[in-house]
Amino acid sequence: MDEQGVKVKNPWHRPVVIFLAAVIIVGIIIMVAISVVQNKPLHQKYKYGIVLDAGSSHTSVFIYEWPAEKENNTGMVRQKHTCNVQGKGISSYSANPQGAGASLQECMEEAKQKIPAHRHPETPVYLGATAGMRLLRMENEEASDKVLDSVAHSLKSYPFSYQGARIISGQEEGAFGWITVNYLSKNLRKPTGTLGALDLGGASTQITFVPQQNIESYDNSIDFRLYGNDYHLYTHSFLCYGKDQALKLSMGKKLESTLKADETDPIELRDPCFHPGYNFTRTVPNVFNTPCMKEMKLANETFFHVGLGNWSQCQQSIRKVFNTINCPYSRCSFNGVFQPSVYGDFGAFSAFFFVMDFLNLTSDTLATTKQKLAAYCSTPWKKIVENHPNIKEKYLSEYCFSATYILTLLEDGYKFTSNNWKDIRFIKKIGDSDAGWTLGYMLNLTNMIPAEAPDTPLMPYGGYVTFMFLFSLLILVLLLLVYFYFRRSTRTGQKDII
Ligand SMILES: Nc1ccn([C@@H]2O[C@H](COP(=O)(O)OP(=O)(O)O)[C@@H](O)[C@H]2O)c(=O)n1
Ligand SMILES: [Ca+2]
Repeated sequence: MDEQGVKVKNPWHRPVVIFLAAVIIVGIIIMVAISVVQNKPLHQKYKYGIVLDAGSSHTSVFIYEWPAEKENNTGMVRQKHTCNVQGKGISSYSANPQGAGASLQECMEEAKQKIPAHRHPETPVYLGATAGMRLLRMENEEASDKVLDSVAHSLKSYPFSYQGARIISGQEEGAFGWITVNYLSKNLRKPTGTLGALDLGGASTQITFVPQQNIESYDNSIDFRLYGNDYHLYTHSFLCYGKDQALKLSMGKKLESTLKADETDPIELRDPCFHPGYNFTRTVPNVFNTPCMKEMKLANETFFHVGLGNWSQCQQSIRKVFNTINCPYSRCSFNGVFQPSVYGDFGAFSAFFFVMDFLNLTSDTLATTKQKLAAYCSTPWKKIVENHPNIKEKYLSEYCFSATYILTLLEDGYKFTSNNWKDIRFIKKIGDSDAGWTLGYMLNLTNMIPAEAPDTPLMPYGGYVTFMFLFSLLILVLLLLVYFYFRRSTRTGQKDII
């Protein structure tokens, strides 16, 4: 047989290979394209929720938004808008309840503008009132009911889904503040490392954290199961220990001792918590018009409120509003309230932030904070006014007291020390959203934090697409390598034969 005549059949004949390669490439492109389109979130749809924070000093309206299909994922809800209601808090309308509802008008109209009209009917609106209304309820329950009826009536007149207007408890206020800061800092999907919450209002203050010790009092303990993790929280709300009520308590005590010691007329209240040169005439009932104190007999007396500007004396006077004598537990903060040792990092927000931020005291050691504050308090009132011409004198005059109160509350009350002072972060916002109880309240009422962890995709969407693309590329490269390998060996085979 003639060997020259043998025809070797080449399985990798060129047109066939080109055709196959083209089919594979087109196949891969189609696969990637389909996976991209299939998994791409459809046009993002947002849902909305409105919470009104009816605080003792003022009311704020918070609008939240979140992508509709991701509502059970942590960190998806963000604050879209806030509106500050003009005027004082709703509890100040006790003599004119209609005014409370009417005061919400402007901000609720703004909410109508901010939220797309087709979403209005499904947008829940909640109003939670805090310590100002708790105090009004103690003083005059009928008046507090009328104020709540008035705001409820007003909120029902908007096209949203009205879900209620109520006075929330101190425990709720503390616990929802804790949920907010931990939701926003995305701590809730991790088993450890939560952030404690410190909230200072005008009429109450809250402390909430995961303690290391046993919680000895039932009232201070709250359990949550969130995203598959169990949390055992310590929380306490001190009614009358917000900064505005604490100022009244402290001035009330000073007035009492002044009146006992000195019956002269007019009375002069020499106050170390106000700047030297500060001198205002006040009335006694204006200090005692709160259920936080027993009224004094000299109801119509006026007095001169005179500043001394002495920080350490101011701190001494503030210590008198904390009762540290009786503690029926193994340890207490004050007023016989159980408190385990503070543990972990804390977010301190609301007036904790406003006051410390105004005085530039958010990032110093405890010793430096005290030094700076002492210098600030002893600055003459005239100079303080000159330095801050645009701030209302009432607010400006109270920063020395407020900051001294904050230090005393944190150190003597809650037992923070110079060692763990750095663990307190004075914060206003986390990301776009304000720290406060409102977000946690809404997440809870809309069931947006599931007890068990929701199923999550193996990898995030971007990672998935990249993976599909790189994996397809790898297959392509391998196919090409195989092709070239076979082509070479076929050629070599042909040569050998030749
Ligand atoms: N920019 C601001 C806003 C509020 N604040 C104070 O922060 C406190 C807020 O308390 P709040 O109205 O929420 O009262 P609570 O009902 O929480 O006790 C008040 O004492 C306000 O005067 C401030 O110091 N600076
Ligand atoms: Ca508040």
